Amino acid sequence: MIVVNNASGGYDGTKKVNSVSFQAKKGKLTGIIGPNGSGKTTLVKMITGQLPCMEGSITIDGTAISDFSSKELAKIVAVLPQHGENSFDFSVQEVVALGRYPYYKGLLKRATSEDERVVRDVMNITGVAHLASQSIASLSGGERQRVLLAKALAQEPQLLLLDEPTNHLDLSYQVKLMDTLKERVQQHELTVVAILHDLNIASLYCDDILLLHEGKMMAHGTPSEMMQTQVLQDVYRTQLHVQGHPVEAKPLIALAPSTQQNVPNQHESVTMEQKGDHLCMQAPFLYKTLSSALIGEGFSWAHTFINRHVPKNYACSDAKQEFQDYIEQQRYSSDETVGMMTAAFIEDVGVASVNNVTAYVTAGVGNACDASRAWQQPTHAAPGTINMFLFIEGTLTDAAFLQAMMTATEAKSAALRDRGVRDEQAQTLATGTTTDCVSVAATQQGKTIHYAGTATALGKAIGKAVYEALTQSLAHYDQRVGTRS
Ligand SMILES: Nc1ncnc2c1ncn2[C@@H]1O[C@H](COP(=O)(O)OP(=O)(O)OP(=O)(O)O)[C@@H](O)[C@H]1O
Repeated sequence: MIVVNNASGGYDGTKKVNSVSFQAKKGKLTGIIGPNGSGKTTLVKMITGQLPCMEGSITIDGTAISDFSSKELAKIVAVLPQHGENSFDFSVQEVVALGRYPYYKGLLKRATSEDERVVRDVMNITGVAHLASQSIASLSGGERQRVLLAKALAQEPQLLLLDEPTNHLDLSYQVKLMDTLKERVQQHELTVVAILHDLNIASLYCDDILLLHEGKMMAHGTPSEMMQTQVLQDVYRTQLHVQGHPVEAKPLIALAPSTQQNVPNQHESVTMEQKGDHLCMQAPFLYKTLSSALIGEGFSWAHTFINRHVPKNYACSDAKQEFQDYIEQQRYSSDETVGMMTAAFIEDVGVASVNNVTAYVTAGVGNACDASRAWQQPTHAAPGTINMFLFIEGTLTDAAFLQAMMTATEAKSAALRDRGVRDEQAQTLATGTTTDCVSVAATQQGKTIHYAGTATALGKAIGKAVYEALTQSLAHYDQRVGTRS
């Protein structure tokens, strides 16, 4: 374990790192982040003993750095510097083998079979084995970085210090290198301290993160603690948008340009047109959208919203792919489209606008269902669908998006109740149908709206717009069924 205790250091008597204290533990990856010139490299140089501490102390397993001989230090500490060292015209294998030098014994200082095994292993895990006989001078920046990491690992150090290890690496090698490191850290009880500029890499791989600013330690904590903190935004003087990572329980950090480019024209509004078997609602620019739709599920940015009529007996082993193909055939871009299907007649669409909300709703209630009794019904005869598209002017928070969905759902249930739509199997009033779908799209321009519950202006508008649009659509449906029977 490294203990940095009130350590200060710098150059020519000027402190560039001021009273920094932290511990880097065995089996943990500690990240150092901070803006350019904040003292990260200086701190790492102090830990390797390249720069003395002007004040305070740095110890490795209880022994001060200054008390180690250079040979002892070379065995236990390995460094991957920011700017790859000049290795003349050695082959890759020779460079990696240099990492074993502190272990060579005897007057002739020859490599043993154990040294050769370690060199082979680390070349394999860093993916440079195939370059073994190539000259290091002929490698790309990324390949060279991996060779130098192999050399550092060949040293089998207790402490590995890395200065921007993912510099020069393409995405796949960034992940491979960090995965390799993480595995080594856990399996070999290695202590790793890495300077990282990429906050997402730091968030994904570090156990602890240290934030430096103008030589001082501003904060120290786990990725979740660090990425939520205002101090991070203040230090980088940049607005950060932090979300949950889609597949890892880690924060994901998104940057946004500080100057708005191509400010959309808010005066244009959403248009709706029937195009053959689908309704196309076209927004004038990309709207942030939360939806349960087959295409564009979850949060996405979309300007095209498709409500496609399909026959009642529509069946497809991969409906998503089939729908995506359909969207492409219609010459829409599937990654900016929200797409829902319905067996209901799209001509029966109900449309209602209330203040900053417009709702487009189609409804088929042939399979209306009481959600509280659905568990009693093992199967449902056929899908019946209420598709709701909501368009909102305003900047919605994620909570407001979710509340908008709740409010829309409650208004839908009320509209069904008031028209006496029943769950034929349960013999109770229906709350929806079995395959309903909803999308909430917002301009994300103008005032931030934090809530969309029924106590708020937005919630009230959503409730009324959905109720009216659905009631209209049900009336059209009743007329049509009445006309037909
Ligand atoms: N050899 C040196 N002599 C004098 N000053 C130096 C020396 N090396 C760095 N500095 C200064 O020390 C301060 C901290 O530099 P350092 O390299 O530690 O920052 P850093 O956080 O690693 O920056 P970056 O993210 O740009 O790599 C800077 O003001 C820098 O100009």
